[in-house]
Amino acid sequence: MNATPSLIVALDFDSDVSARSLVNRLAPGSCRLKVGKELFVRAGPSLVREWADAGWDVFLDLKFHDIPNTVASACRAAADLGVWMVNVHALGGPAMLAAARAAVDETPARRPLLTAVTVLTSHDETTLQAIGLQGTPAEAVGRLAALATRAGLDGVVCSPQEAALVRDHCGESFRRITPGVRPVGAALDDQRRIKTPAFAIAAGATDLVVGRPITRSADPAGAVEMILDEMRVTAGE
Ligand SMILES: O=C(O)c1cc(=O)[nH]c(=O)n1[C@@H]1O[C@H](COP(=O)(O)O)[C@@H](O)[C@H]1O
Repeated sequence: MNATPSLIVALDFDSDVSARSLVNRLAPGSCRLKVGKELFVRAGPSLVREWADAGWDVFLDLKFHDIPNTVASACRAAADLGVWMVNVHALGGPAMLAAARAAVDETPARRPLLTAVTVLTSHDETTLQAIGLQGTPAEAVGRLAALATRAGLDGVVCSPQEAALVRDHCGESFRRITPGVRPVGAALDDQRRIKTPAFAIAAGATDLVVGRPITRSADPAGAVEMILDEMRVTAGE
């Protein structure tokens, strides 16, 4: 895939009022929106449907991880909202990934992209040891990305540090969605495996997920523009 990389704004808000107020300050078409667990539990599917109907590409980031039948049903429900992308945890295993794939493929109208989270960007090698996963984060990401490829998913969520590895092993058309992105000087917050927007693009990320550096900025639209500029310069546009 040689399409222009996209910027996805993570809307981790505790109310639809705050989320709407942020979205109203963004230029439509400049970025995509990500609705995660907090906002979804607070505001519900109607907000997601409203933004999708208004033309926003919405990444519904609920990271499903359960038995195959439950995940398939949840994916079907997510697809019915008209979202652009939905995700599951690759740790759910091959049968769960295959069930999710089949469910999303049944979507009658606009079929969302289906991606799998590999190793969370808040995890480092010590965390992996604590939960019993062998090897480095990069090795675990490689194994989980291979599972996602075999199940026919559209891409994975990984740290920018593993974007190149995923591209090399899974192919150019397999999407690399990278959270854990921080412009130079921004706070790390609870992230561990982070890199700059320029690094992520140079490493082959296809979509950058950025939350707090934008949502907590006094000028969110300006923060989006700065990140997009850095992405464009690195991509040589
Ligand atoms: O699936 C995700 O989007 C995700 C995966 C991951 O490994 N790490 C990660 O931070 N995320 C999400 O990406 C966003 C990052 O937000 P900030 O840390 O504020 O930029 C949050 O909404 C996370 O839920």
